Amino acid sequence: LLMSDEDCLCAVFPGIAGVRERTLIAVKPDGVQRRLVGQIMQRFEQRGFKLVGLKMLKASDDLLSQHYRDLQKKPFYPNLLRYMTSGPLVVMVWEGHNVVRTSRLMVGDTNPAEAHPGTVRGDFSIHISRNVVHASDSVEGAQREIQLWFSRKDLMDWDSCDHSSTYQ
Ligand SMILES: Nc1ncnc2c1ncn2[C@@H]1O[C@H](COP(=O)(O)OP(=O)(O)OP(=O)(O)O)[C@@H](O)[C@H]1O
Ligand SMILES: O=c1ccn([C@@H]2O[C@H](COP(=O)(O)OP(=O)(O)O)[C@@H](O)[C@H]2O)c(=O)[nH]1
Ligand SMILES: [Mg+2]
Repeated sequence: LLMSDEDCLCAVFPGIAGVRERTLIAVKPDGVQRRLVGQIMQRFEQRGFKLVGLKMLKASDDLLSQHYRDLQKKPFYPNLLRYMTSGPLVVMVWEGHNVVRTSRLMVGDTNPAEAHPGTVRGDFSIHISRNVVHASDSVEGAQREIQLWFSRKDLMDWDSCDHSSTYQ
Protein backbone atom coordinates (compact mmCIF):
# COMPACT_ATOMS: atom_id res chain seq x y z
CA LEU A 1 0.00 0.00 0.00
CA LEU A 2 1.44 3.33 -1.03
CA MET A 3 0.22 6.09 1.24
CA SER A 4 0.22 9.60 -0.16
CA ASP A 5 1.83 12.38 1.86
CA GLU A 6 -1.55 13.87 2.55
CA ASP A 7 -2.92 10.59 3.93
CA CYS A 8 0.03 10.42 6.31
CA LEU A 9 -0.19 13.98 7.49
CA CYS A 10 -3.96 13.88 7.90
CA ALA A 11 -3.63 10.87 10.16
CA VAL A 12 -1.39 12.82 12.49
CA PHE A 13 -2.73 16.34 12.19
CA PRO A 14 -6.42 17.21 12.34
CA GLY A 15 -6.16 20.24 10.02
CA ILE A 16 -3.65 20.13 7.21
CA ALA A 17 -3.61 23.90 6.67
CA GLY A 18 -1.01 24.90 9.25
CA VAL A 19 1.22 21.86 8.80
CA ARG A 20 3.66 23.68 6.55
CA GLU A 21 4.09 26.60 8.94
CA ARG A 22 7.75 27.49 9.40
CA THR A 23 9.76 29.48 11.91
CA LEU A 24 13.30 30.73 12.32
CA ILE A 25 15.19 29.57 15.38
CA ALA A 26 18.77 30.67 15.99
CA VAL A 27 21.17 29.53 18.65
CA LYS A 28 22.91 32.76 19.64
CA PRO A 29 26.69 32.98 20.18
CA ASP A 30 26.44 32.19 23.93
CA GLY A 31 24.47 29.03 23.12
CA VAL A 32 27.06 27.87 20.62
CA GLN A 33 29.96 28.69 22.95
CA ARG A 34 28.29 26.82 25.82
CA ARG A 35 27.82 23.70 23.60
CA LEU A 36 24.02 23.89 23.80
CA VAL A 37 23.27 23.43 20.09
CA GLY A 38 22.54 19.70 20.31
CA GLN A 39 20.27 19.97 23.33
CA ILE A 40 18.29 22.80 21.74
CA MET A 41 17.85 20.97 18.45
CA GLN A 42 16.83 17.83 20.31
CA ARG A 43 13.92 19.65 21.93
CA PHE A 44 12.49 20.66 18.56
CA GLU A 45 12.97 17.18 17.11
CA GLN A 46 11.42 15.42 20.07
CA ARG A 47 8.45 17.79 20.04
CA GLY A 48 7.79 16.58 16.49
CA PHE A 49 8.94 19.48 14.34
CA LYS A 50 10.82 18.97 11.12
CA LEU A 51 14.20 20.53 10.38
CA VAL A 52 14.12 22.07 6.90
CA GLY A 53 17.06 24.49 7.05
CA LEU A 54 20.33 24.66 8.98
CA LYS A 55 23.49 26.73 8.82
CA MET A 56 26.29 28.08 10.94
CA LEU A 57 27.57 31.58 10.25
CA LYS A 58 28.94 34.77 11.68
CA ALA A 59 26.25 37.36 11.12
CA SER A 60 27.13 40.76 9.67
CA ASP A 61 25.98 44.01 11.30
CA ASP A 62 23.96 44.63 8.15
CA LEU A 63 22.06 41.36 8.37
CA LEU A 64 21.43 41.84 12.08
CA SER A 65 20.18 45.39 11.58
CA GLN A 66 17.57 44.01 9.19
CA HIS A 67 16.76 41.11 11.49
CA TYR A 68 16.34 43.41 14.49
CA ARG A 69 15.04 46.41 12.52
CA ASP A 70 12.32 47.09 15.12
CA LEU A 71 14.88 47.33 17.93
CA GLN A 72 17.32 49.80 16.35
CA LYS A 73 16.13 52.69 18.52
CA LYS A 74 16.38 50.73 21.77
CA PRO A 75 19.08 51.67 24.27
CA PHE A 76 20.36 48.10 24.38
CA TYR A 77 20.71 47.83 20.60
CA PRO A 78 24.50 48.45 20.44
CA ASN A 79 25.03 45.78 23.10
CA LEU A 80 22.69 43.44 21.26
CA LEU A 81 24.76 43.83 18.06
CA ARG A 82 27.99 43.22 19.98
CA TYR A 83 26.48 40.10 21.56
CA MET A 84 25.11 38.74 18.29
CA THR A 85 28.45 39.22 16.52
CA SER A 86 30.57 37.79 19.33
CA GLY A 87 30.74 34.39 17.61
CA PRO A 88 28.97 32.15 15.14
CA LEU A 89 25.24 31.49 15.22
CA VAL A 90 23.45 28.28 14.31
CA VAL A 91 20.37 29.30 12.35
CA MET A 92 17.56 26.86 11.67
CA VAL A 93 14.17 26.67 10.03
CA TRP A 94 11.70 24.32 11.70
CA GLU A 95 8.38 23.29 10.17
CA GLY A 96 5.17 21.93 11.60
CA HIS A 97 1.68 22.59 12.90
CA ASN A 98 1.57 25.86 14.85
CA VAL A 99 5.38 25.92 15.01
CA VAL A 100 5.67 29.71 15.54
CA ARG A 101 3.53 29.81 18.66
CA THR A 102 4.69 26.50 20.06
CA SER A 103 8.36 27.33 19.63
CA ARG A 104 7.88 30.66 21.44
CA LEU A 105 6.41 28.67 24.32
CA MET A 106 9.34 26.23 24.18
CA VAL A 107 11.86 29.10 24.17
CA GLY A 108 10.24 31.01 27.03
CA ASP A 109 10.09 34.66 28.03
CA THR A 110 12.61 37.09 26.51
CA ASN A 111 13.89 37.80 30.00
CA PRO A 112 15.29 34.53 31.40
CA ALA A 113 14.42 35.75 34.90
CA GLU A 114 10.77 35.43 33.81
CA ALA A 115 11.16 32.30 31.69
CA HIS A 116 9.60 29.18 33.16
CA PRO A 117 11.71 26.15 33.99
CA GLY A 118 11.31 23.66 31.15
CA THR A 119 11.77 26.34 28.52
CA VAL A 120 15.11 26.79 26.75
CA ARG A 121 15.70 30.18 28.32
CA GLY A 122 14.30 29.03 31.67
CA ASP A 123 16.68 26.08 31.74
CA PHE A 124 19.84 27.55 30.26
CA SER A 125 20.03 31.28 30.96
CA ILE A 126 19.76 33.90 33.69
CA HIS A 127 20.09 37.30 32.00
CA ILE A 128 18.23 39.04 29.16
CA SER A 129 21.43 40.06 27.41
CA ARG A 130 22.55 36.41 27.06
CA ASN A 131 19.34 34.57 26.35
CA VAL A 132 20.72 31.72 24.19
CA VAL A 133 18.17 31.56 21.37
CA HIS A 134 16.10 33.53 18.95
CA ALA A 135 12.61 32.48 17.87
CA SER A 136 10.35 34.34 15.43
CA ASP A 137 7.35 35.84 17.19
CA SER A 138 4.69 35.77 14.46
CA VAL A 139 3.95 33.89 11.24
CA GLU A 140 4.58 37.06 9.19
CA GLY A 141 7.77 37.79 11.13
CA ALA A 142 8.94 34.23 10.56
CA GLN A 143 8.42 34.54 6.79
CA ARG A 144 10.40 37.78 6.73
CA GLU A 145 13.23 36.36 8.83
CA ILE A 146 13.45 33.09 6.89
CA GLN A 147 13.84 35.05 3.63
CA LEU A 148 16.50 37.18 5.26
CA TRP A 149 18.65 34.28 6.48
CA PHE A 150 18.04 31.59 3.86
CA SER A 151 17.85 31.39 0.11
CA ARG A 152 15.05 29.22 -1.21
CA LYS A 153 17.35 26.50 -2.46
CA ASP A 154 18.76 25.97 1.04
CA LEU A 155 15.37 25.01 2.45
CA MET A 156 14.68 21.29 2.15
CA ASP A 157 11.33 19.81 1.33
CA TRP A 158 11.47 16.23 2.53
CA ASP A 159 9.20 13.39 3.52
CA SER A 160 9.76 10.62 6.02
CA CYS A 161 11.00 7.43 4.37
CA ASP A 162 9.69 5.13 7.07
CA HIS A 163 7.02 3.38 4.99
CA SER A 164 7.86 -0.18 4.00
CA SER A 165 6.88 0.66 0.42
CA THR A 166 9.94 2.86 0.14
CA TYR A 167 12.42 0.13 1.21
CA GLN A 168 14.55 -1.19 -1.65
N1 LIG B 1 16.19 45.28 28.27
C1 LIG B 1 17.09 44.56 27.60
N2 LIG B 1 18.35 44.58 28.00
C2 LIG B 1 19.27 43.88 27.33
N3 LIG B 1 18.99 43.13 26.26
C3 LIG B 1 17.73 43.06 25.81
C4 LIG B 1 16.72 43.78 26.45
N4 LIG B 1 15.58 43.54 25.78
C5 LIG B 1 15.88 42.72 24.80
N5 LIG B 1 17.17 42.43 24.80
C6 LIG B 1 17.84 41.59 23.86
O1 LIG B 1 17.29 41.85 22.60
C7 LIG B 1 16.73 40.69 22.10
C8 LIG B 1 15.57 41.03 21.30
O2 LIG B 1 14.52 41.43 22.10
P1 LIG B 1 13.12 40.98 21.75
O3 LIG B 1 12.23 41.92 22.45
O4 LIG B 1 12.95 40.76 20.28
O5 LIG B 1 13.13 39.61 22.49
P2 LIG B 1 12.78 38.23 21.88
O6 LIG B 1 11.85 38.39 20.76
O7 LIG B 1 12.39 37.35 23.01
O8 LIG B 1 14.22 37.77 21.41
P3 LIG B 1 14.63 37.30 19.97
O9 LIG B 1 14.05 38.30 19.03
O10 LIG B 1 16.12 37.31 20.04
O11 LIG B 1 14.02 35.95 19.88
C9 LIG B 1 16.44 39.84 23.31
O12 LIG B 1 16.36 38.47 23.04
C10 LIG B 1 17.60 40.15 24.17
O13 LIG B 1 18.74 39.42 23.80
O1 LIG C 1 15.64 44.58 27.06
C1 LIG C 1 16.10 43.82 26.18
C2 LIG C 1 15.26 43.25 25.22
C3 LIG C 1 15.80 42.42 24.29
N1 LIG C 1 17.12 42.12 24.28
C4 LIG C 1 17.70 41.25 23.28
O2 LIG C 1 17.05 41.43 22.07
C5 LIG C 1 16.52 40.21 21.59
C6 LIG C 1 15.33 40.42 20.77
O3 LIG C 1 14.33 41.02 21.50
P1 LIG C 1 12.83 40.60 21.32
O4 LIG C 1 11.99 41.63 22.00
O5 LIG C 1 12.61 40.28 19.92
O6 LIG C 1 12.77 39.30 22.22
P2 LIG C 1 12.73 37.77 21.78
O7 LIG C 1 11.90 37.73 20.57
O8 LIG C 1 14.15 37.40 21.56
O9 LIG C 1 12.15 37.03 22.94
C7 LIG C 1 16.30 39.41 22.80
O10 LIG C 1 16.27 38.05 22.58
C8 LIG C 1 17.51 39.79 23.60
O11 LIG C 1 18.63 39.09 23.15
C9 LIG C 1 17.96 42.68 25.23
O12 LIG C 1 19.15 42.41 25.23
N2 LIG C 1 17.42 43.51 26.15
MG1 LIG D 1 12.14 39.02 19.12
